[in-house]
Amino acid sequence: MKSPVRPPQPQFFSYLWASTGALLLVTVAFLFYVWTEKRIDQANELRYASHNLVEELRQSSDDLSRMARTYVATGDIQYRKHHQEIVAIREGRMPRPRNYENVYWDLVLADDRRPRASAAAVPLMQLMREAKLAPEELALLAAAKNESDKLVLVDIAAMDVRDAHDAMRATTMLHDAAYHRAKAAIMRPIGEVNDSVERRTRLLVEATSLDANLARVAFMCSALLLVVLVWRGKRKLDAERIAAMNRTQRVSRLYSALSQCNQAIVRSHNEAELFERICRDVVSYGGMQMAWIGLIDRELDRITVAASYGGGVEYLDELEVSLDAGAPEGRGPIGLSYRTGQPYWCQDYQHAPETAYWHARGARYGWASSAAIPLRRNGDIIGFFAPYANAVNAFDQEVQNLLLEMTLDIEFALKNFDREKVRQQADQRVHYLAHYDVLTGLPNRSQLHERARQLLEQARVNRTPAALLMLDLDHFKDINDTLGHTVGDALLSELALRLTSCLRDGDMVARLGGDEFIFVMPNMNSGEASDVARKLLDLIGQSHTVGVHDLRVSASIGIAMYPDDGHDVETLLQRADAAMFQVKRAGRQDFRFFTAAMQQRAARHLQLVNALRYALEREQMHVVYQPQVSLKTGRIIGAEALLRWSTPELGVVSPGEFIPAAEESGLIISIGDWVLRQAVRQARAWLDAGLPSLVMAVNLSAVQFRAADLPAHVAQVLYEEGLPPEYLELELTEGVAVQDPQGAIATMNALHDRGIRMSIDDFGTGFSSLSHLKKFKVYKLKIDQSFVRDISTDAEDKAIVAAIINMARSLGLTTIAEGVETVEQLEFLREQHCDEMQGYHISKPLPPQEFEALLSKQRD
Ligand SMILES: Nc1nc2c(ncn2[C@@H]2O[C@@H]3COP(=O)(O)O[C@H]4[C@@H](O)[C@H](n5cnc6c(=O)[nH]c(N)nc65)O[C@@H]4COP(=O)(O)O[C@H]3[C@H]2O)c(=O)[nH]1
Repeated sequence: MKSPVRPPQPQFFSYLWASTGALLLVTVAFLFYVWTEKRIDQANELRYASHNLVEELRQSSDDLSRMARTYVATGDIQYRKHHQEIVAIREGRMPRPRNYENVYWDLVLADDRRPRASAAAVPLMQLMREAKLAPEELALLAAAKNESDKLVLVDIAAMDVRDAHDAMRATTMLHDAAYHRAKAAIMRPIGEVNDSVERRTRLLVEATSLDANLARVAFMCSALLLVVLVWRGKRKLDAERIAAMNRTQRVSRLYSALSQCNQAIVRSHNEAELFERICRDVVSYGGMQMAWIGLIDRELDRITVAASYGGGVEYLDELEVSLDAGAPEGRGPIGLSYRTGQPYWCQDYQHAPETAYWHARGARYGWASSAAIPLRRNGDIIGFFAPYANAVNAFDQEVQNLLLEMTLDIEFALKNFDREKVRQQADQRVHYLAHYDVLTGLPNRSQLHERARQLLEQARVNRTPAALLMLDLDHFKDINDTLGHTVGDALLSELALRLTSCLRDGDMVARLGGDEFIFVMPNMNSGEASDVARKLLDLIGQSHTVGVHDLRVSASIGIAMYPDDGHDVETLLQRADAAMFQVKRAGRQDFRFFTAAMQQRAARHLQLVNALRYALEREQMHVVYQPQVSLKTGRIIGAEALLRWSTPELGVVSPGEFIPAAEESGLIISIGDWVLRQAVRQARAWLDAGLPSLVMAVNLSAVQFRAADLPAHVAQVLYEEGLPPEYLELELTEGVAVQDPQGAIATMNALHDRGIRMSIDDFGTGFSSLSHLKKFKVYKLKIDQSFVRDISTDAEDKAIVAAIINMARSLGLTTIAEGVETVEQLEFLREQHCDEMQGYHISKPLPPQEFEALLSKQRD
């Protein structure tokens, strides 16, 4: 969009064409003048030639008379010859001497030679006809010639008379009145012709002189015009050259502004910096008086100044510019540009109606032109670039092009900033993800190492102790498995908040993934570390409301001290881990400091786990079977499958040692599965062998029990091995129900529905509540051997065992006592009406063949 611009001045080329035209005129006038002059010359020449010819007629006539008279007077023959020659020449019978008009017939040389060279022989009358004489003149001359010819005859007659010696008569003939009349008759037409030629020549010369004067005037005028045009053309050329020079300078200035703009883009780190630079460059290099960049405030529908530069920036103080077409401040160049989406060039700021609202204000700063160029981001107008100049029509095509190009560059830069911003955000995100745990916002493992290293370095320099606590939630996996990961994650976030509240300035807590948190506490001794651990356990032990769930969790904490337990993060972590492992082992929900013994245990644990990974594939495991006997009948009614493991390196490892390692490492899933299949297969084999039927009891760890597909899997194994479910009993520990009683009940129901029996192993050592026990679909309680061991001596154990048997009976459950080694124990159990027993008193766990032999005996 544009406001009007003044029309352009005539160009140098117009003058060049006009000058060429004038030169043409000068040439034509000059040629015309030359032509007129030539015509005058020709007329004069014609008059001269006519005069000569007429004169020749007169002269020859005179000469003939003179020759005839001289001959008559002297009798000299020479004159008669001259007379003949004159006639011969005039009639074209003899060559005409050159310059015949000047010939005097008396200048004949003594030797009778002619003094002049002769030319062609042409009759005088022919010459006269060729001399372009007028017809009436020719007629007069012909008449004169005729008269002269008649007189020639008289001359000849007189000369003949003289030859007849009558000189007197001859003289009279040449001098009488008739002769004179004849002479006069010749001269009259000649005179008339002369007059006619004179008159005609004069008239022609006069007419041509007029033309010549006209030509002269035309020549002078056109020459003057040419001079004027050349002068003005030269002035224009100079002006244009200066203008071109100025333009070149201006354009190069503008381009240097553009180049500055590009440099600004390269150098600027953000929008604000770029806008400032652009405004400064367009003023410093682009010939503008002032420039500003305004951004659209969408909420207020107004333009706010983002950057400005130049003389008169005070103009912008409290400047009102809006985009509202209904308000006067919204109908200015910016408003117009916004609505059309086009740049608006206001070439006469002080008189343009669209700037009326700001005229008074702008006049104070001398604005004569202004522009509003939209700035776009992703195609949307986000603001305006507004340069001001103190000359009208400041925005010619070149300036417009430049400003538009600058604007495009700014938009390009904005796009780059956006890209850079996205990249930086991505970098920050990557950095964040690399150093922080997304779920809790706590530092992650890598950040922990970095920060912990710094804290330990501080401790080293300050010679102060520091504590590293490793906290692991107990049975957190159960929450994930039963309530889902969303609840688990929410609980972790909540816990992270609570844990952070325990920290002093300078302490740090990190999440290592899963449910493990690490605390690094500089300047802390072991006493303070115990306090912190207690506090943490308290905090965690409080109930946590997550959605509809009211959750209670506990944690195990291992503590390693700097510098006593280690000097570097890795060592301290390892040792805190070992301490925590011991807490887990000892029943969880507690804290412990690292000790050297723990380290050994931890190392042993690691060794076991590593070896366990290859135990099955290296066929290092086998299953033994311990008989279970009915106290009533004394017959073997069942067998407990017990796993055995030995390796060349470790020798025989007790299940009490490797089973917990397998559970903690998750290897129990595959190992337990293998045991189940072995036991089921063995039971089927014994059935097939026709041995007395028995129930095969298989230990199932809590980890196995929590597997979602357990019931289906067990049923599948039974089906594949062909053993009816009533021949299998799964020994569950009380622990299976601690975390999620409802889930445990559901699993037990599913197993029960498939006809699979369940017993509770080690009853009395765990935390099963009787209310739960009622709901469990178990049919047997196994009294833990720790109670059985001392029943013959320890009254308390006796009471406990009796109570368990009674309680089981009241619940309709069968009881079995394990670890029965002596007759006394057996007797006491029988007294208490315990149903079954298992122990060394009957048999140690036996390999299949030996068990088979024992069973065979029973058959006998
Ligand atoms: N002192 C003494 N001990 C007796 C007597 N009678 C039996 N025992 C031992 O008592 C343990 C009974 O198994 P448990 O309570 O289920 O306790 C088992 C069981 O919890 C676990 N275990 C063994 N095999 C497996 C298995 O295949 N899967 C799972 N999950 N756990 C198993 O390891 C524990 C230890 O197993 P074992 O060392 O085989 O130890 C067995 C057995 O050898 C006795 O009269 N005196």
